[in-house]
Amino acid sequence: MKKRGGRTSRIRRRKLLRNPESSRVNESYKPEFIELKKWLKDRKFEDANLIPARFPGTGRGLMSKTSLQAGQMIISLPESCLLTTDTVIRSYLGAYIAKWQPPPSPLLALCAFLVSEKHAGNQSPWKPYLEVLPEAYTCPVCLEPEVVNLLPRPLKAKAREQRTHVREFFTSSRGFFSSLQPLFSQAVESIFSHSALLWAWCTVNTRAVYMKRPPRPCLSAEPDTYALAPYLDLLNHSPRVQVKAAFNEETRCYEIRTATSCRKHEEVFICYGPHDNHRLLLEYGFVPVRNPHACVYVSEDTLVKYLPSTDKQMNKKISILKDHDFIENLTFGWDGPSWRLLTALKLLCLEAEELDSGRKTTARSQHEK
Ligand SMILES: C[S@@+](CC[C@H](N)C(=O)[O-])C[C@H]1O[C@@H](n2cnc3c(N)ncnc32)[C@H](O)[C@@H]1O
Repeated sequence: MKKRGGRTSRIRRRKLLRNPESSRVNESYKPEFIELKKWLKDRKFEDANLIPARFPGTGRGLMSKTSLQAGQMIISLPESCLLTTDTVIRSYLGAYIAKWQPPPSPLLALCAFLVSEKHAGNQSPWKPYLEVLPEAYTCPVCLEPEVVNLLPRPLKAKAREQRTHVREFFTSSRGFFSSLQPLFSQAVESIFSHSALLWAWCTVNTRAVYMKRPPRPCLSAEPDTYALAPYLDLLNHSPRVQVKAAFNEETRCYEIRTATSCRKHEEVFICYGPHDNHRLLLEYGFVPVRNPHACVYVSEDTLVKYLPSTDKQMNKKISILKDHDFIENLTFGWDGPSWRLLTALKLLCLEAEELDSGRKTTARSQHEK
């Protein structure tokens, strides 16, 4: 094995610390990004501010070409580049969606389109976008059960719920997939497999931006809020930046303005929301360093374990908390226990005679919240 820590590697490490720019790798020369840029240019998008790059810690993302000032537009992606349910309904899938009863959900329409276009390979007009999408995801729903088993208990429970949810999504969508058979020479079961749907579900879940579409009779009444935004979806999350992001009805572009300045050749971040680490791992498959919203979840077992075992009212107190939806999402953040955790603890510590009025307090606090 090669000896590490010699003089040369020390000098290299020191240089890297002094000049973190050298640790970012420009990826714009890669064939997949050259193709994507051409594809975007054909749809009237040319980028002046950003370059695809790989960063230590956050992986693939976008780097600023020039310094960006607070309030500046960082990206403005025309509607023609967006993949929404409009795209799907206008496509060859539209007639099948219109025929299917009960109407498929917006999410199912998008997932079916992604799977079908990926299957089309070179024939797909979305190929340059599909080529830069991850092949696999790191959300707990994609992890082996033995790995999920190693997660903290409340997260483990949510990860299992998520797995069941996607399994049910797959099972309940099979009829719709069968109806698409006339479009394919291969058996639809081998195209719209569980793993293909899981990939599409994770693609939408981890990458789509929020864009509300009006309800349409050919789709179910579930909110239609997803838009896949090629290139823009290379922006990673930082809890420390602020951005304004929305579809602009006048310019017909999805626009992101930064409220946080960014130096030239730094990674440009957006904020996916004030999410704690559980939520980021569950929904996006990663945990950021130094998250100000990070917190520790306190489970029912932990609560009971550290309270007096002689309390005869414990079961009653727990059922009051359950009735008022106060047994989950009890957390400790950087600033100490959350309001929910304090309220639950107050109730659990009540003396028997105080319990009745405590029940009223919980109901009142919940009402006031
Ligand atoms: C919208 S995509 C961003 C681009 C993505 N990094 C890529 O290479 O395609 C969201 C995904 O990026 C990754 N990601 C976003 N922010 C991150 C961060 N701060 N640290 C590590 N991974 C991050 C996660 O895998 C997440 O699911």
